[in-house]
This record gives sequence, C-alpha cells and structure tokens, in this order.
Amino acid sequence: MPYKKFEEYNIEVTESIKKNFESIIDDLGEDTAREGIVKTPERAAKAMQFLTSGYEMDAAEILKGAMFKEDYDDMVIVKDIELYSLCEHHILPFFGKAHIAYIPNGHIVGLSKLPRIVDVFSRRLQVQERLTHDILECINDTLKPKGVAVVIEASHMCMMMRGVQKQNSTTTTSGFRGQFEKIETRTEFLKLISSDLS
Ligand SMILES: Nc1nc2c(ncn2[C@@H]2O[C@H](COP(=O)(O)OP(=O)(O)OP(=O)(O)O)[C@@H](O)[C@H]2O)c(=O)[nH]1
Ligand SMILES: [Zn+2]
Repeated sequence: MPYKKFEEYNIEVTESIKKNFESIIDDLGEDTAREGIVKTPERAAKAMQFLTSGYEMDAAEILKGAMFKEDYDDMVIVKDIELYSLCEHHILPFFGKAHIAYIPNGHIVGLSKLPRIVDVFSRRLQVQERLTHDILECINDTLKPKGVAVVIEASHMCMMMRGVQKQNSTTTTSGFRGQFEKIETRTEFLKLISSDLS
C-alpha cells in the first residue's frame, strides 16, 4: 500500500514512536511545543513506519501472486527501478537504482512485481549488500528461474551529509545466480543495462 492514513497505523506503536521522537527533538534542543514542531513527533512516527513497512510484507507471496506458465526462455530485464532505503548504521537514506534480470524456467512473473519486491526489501533497515542478496535470493527461490541477476547503484546520505562527506561517490553491488554465473550471459546483461537501447 503506497500511503496509509493515520487510522491505519497501529495506535500503540505510533504513540510509542511519537513519545520517543518528542524526547529526541527535546534532547536536540528544539522546543517541542513550537507551532511548526508540535505535530512533528506524530508525523515522524508515521513516516518511519512507512519507511520500514517492508517488515510486514512477504515478497515471495507478492511474486507467487503473478507467476504465469510461459515457454519464453530468453533474458527479461527490468532496469532503472528507483529505490529508497535506510542504512542500518545511521538510519539515514540511501537511494539509487536497481536493475534486475532473469531467465525464465517455465514461468514468467508479472513485471510490476519486481519493483514491488525491491520496495519490500528497501523499506527496512538495510545495508546495500544485503538488500541486493535479499532481492536475488527471493527471485531465485520463488520463481526458480534458469538464472537471476541483480545490480544496485546507490548513494548513501551518511557518506554525503555527514562523516566522510563525499557527494559524488556511488556504490555498486551485484549478485548473480544460475546462467548469469557464466561470463557471456553476465556480460550481455551488463551491456544491456548500460545501453539506452535496451
Ligand atoms: N558495507 C556497507 N557499509 C555501509 C552501508 N551504509 C553505510 N555503511 C557504512 O557503515 C560504516 C559504519 O562505520 P562506523 O565506523 O561504525 O560508523 P561511523 O563512525 O559513523 O563511520 P563514518 O561514516 O566513517 O563516520 C560506515 O563506514 C558507513 O559508510 C552499506 O549499505 N553497506
Ligand atoms: Zn550509514
């Protein structure tokens, strides 16, 4: 669900996170009673629950909901899937793009389900490496394709806004299973995701 109304959040959890944010904002030296801030703990509680809503979702079930028997056995690529996640070390965003490919083995999957599972695993406290493998293993175990590949390119706010303060570095992670472990297949995939014509 892209957007939850306040009533749809668990009231006790929201109340607890809200109290914690009140305390954090106070500790940071802000006036929690100030007009612009007074509703911020509640807003932040809702925002954080949305940004971690992937814990409540089952990615395998999402894929299983749209698997179709089909003989097509060439490469399927969905590239440039935007993602927003939170680094588990600083709870600051990292964001970028995922590129996913698979080679069907009797079943294809509804195309929208690939971006959906990217969201399920992104909306958690993550590291980019685990996010890459979560997506890869979920497709591998559920669809059981002849091969699957996942590449993620991302920028980490914890390296940009603070800490080492590098604005232009991006991190690339990748995972390959089955036929993508063969150099020719992997090279074809990497060529297609870097081409504007793919
Ligand atoms: N491998 C990996 N590291 C990450 C990711 N997100 C953030 N980090 C890193 O996690 C590390 C945590 O290191 P620490 O030394 O414990 O934390 P810190 O003192 O805040 O480190 P600095 O960011 O270097 O200031 C940092 O090097 C971050 O850049 C990620 O997705 N994958
Ligand atoms: Zn971080």
